[in-house]
Order: sequence, then structure tokens, then C-alpha cells
Amino acid sequence: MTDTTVGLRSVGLRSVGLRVDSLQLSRGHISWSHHFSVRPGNLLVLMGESGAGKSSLLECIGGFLPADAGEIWLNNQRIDQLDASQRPVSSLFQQYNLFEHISVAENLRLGFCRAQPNTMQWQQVLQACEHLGVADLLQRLPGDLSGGQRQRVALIRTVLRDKPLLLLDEPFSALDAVTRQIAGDWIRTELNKANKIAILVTHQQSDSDGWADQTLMI
Ligand SMILES: Nc1ncnc2c1ncn2[C@@H]1O[C@H](COP(=O)(O)OP(=O)(O)OP(=O)(O)O)[C@@H](O)[C@H]1O
Repeated sequence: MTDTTVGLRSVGLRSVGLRVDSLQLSRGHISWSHHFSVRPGNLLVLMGESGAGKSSLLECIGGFLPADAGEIWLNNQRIDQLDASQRPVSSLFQQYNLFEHISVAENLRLGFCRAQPNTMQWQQVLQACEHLGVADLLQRLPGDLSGGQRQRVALIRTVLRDKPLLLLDEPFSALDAVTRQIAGDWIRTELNKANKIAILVTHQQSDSDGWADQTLMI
């Protein structure tokens, strides 16, 4: 069994933020035990070799893989017993989750309640699109985008949704070095602005060096 125990001492058992408490999960004959916490506004970078269980942990926190034992608390609410659709979590998985039959703009709107962002929320989306270099793609279908463009669109939707916890599974894997830097800096800024928490899976030590408040190796 792989065991990750970090952070609880520094954050204490305060109820704000994310607390993953003696969480046990398994896949086939592999099992993991996780015990850590993350403060509001902070970014936890999750690293480990291929197959180590990084995506499995995100899937469990997101509600797509049931835990065998333990609890997950977010801002004073126990969330591990909620269905995935009810968890206050916004996830970016490796497949990017874009709907192919609707435009980029419509995909971005889907991140918001009844697909109707208010004026301020839509303004933030448009600013993010400018900043990340996808503003001229809004009327295209996802199938007409490159892998890196799709990834940035999905990242914008995931980060700007009105959810306090972001799960980002290799969000920069299709980006060149310059765009990666811009995207990482942008995530950091958005976390600080909205006091959100993010768990970001990566294979690059430089992502941890550049943006992490804490790093968890599994
Ligand atoms: N849907 C599944 N059904 C059964 N086993 C799975 C499933 N998904 C992953 N696994 C297994 O669980 C283990 C952990 O996989 P996981 O995808 O969590 O690792 P990872 O650290 O995210 O890997 P990578 O860096 O390659 O994305 C692996 O041994 C993998 O083969």
C-alpha cells in the first residue's frame, strides 16, 4: 500500500480548506492510503511515476471512484458521500471533456449554472481566452482545434466555474513551454483571486518549483 501523509500538522484540523482524512482506495490488487490537507487559495502539485495512482486519487476526490474508507472534507462539508454531480468540484481530466457538436463558446458557457454565465463571469471567460490565446476560436467546433487549443479551452472552463476545488490532471501536457508558463501563472492568479484550491497532476518538477504551495509524491 502507498501511504501519503502530509500537511495536517501545518494546517491543523481547521475545517476550512480541503482535508483528505485516512482515505483508502484501491484498483485491483493495488491500494493507496492518503492523508493530507490544503489551505484555501493553495495549489497542491501531485507527482509520481506513471501508474502510481495520481489520476485515481483525483477520480476519488471527484466522486468517480468510490473510496474503501476515510473521509473528504471541503470547507466544513463532508463531500465523500455526495454523488459526483453534487460535489463542489471542477475537474479537468486528460480527455479534456469538450462536447464536439457545439462551439467553443457554448462549451465555455456549459461551465456555469444552466449554461448562463452572468455578465461578469462571461467577461472573465473572455479575458482568460485573450490571455491564453484562444479568443479567436470561440465560434469553432472543438474538432477544428489543435490539442493544445482544446486543452486551454477546457482549462479555462474548469478553472472559472464557480467551484471551490479544482482537480487538474496534466493540464499542460499538450502545451509548449511558453504557453505552459502563461497557463500556470494564470491558474495561480485565479486561485489567489477566488481563494480556490487546486490539485494539479504533473510529471514536470518545474511545475512544482514554479507554482506549488505543497507537493505530494505518490
Ligand atoms: N479504470 C481502471 N480500471 C482498472 N485499473 C485501473 C483503471 N485506471 C487505472 N487503473 C490502474 O490503477 C493504477 C493507477 O492508475 P492511475 O491512472 O491512477 O495512475 P497515474 O499515476 O495517474 O498514471 P499516469 O501518470 O500514467 O497517468 C494503474 O496500475 C492502472 O493500471
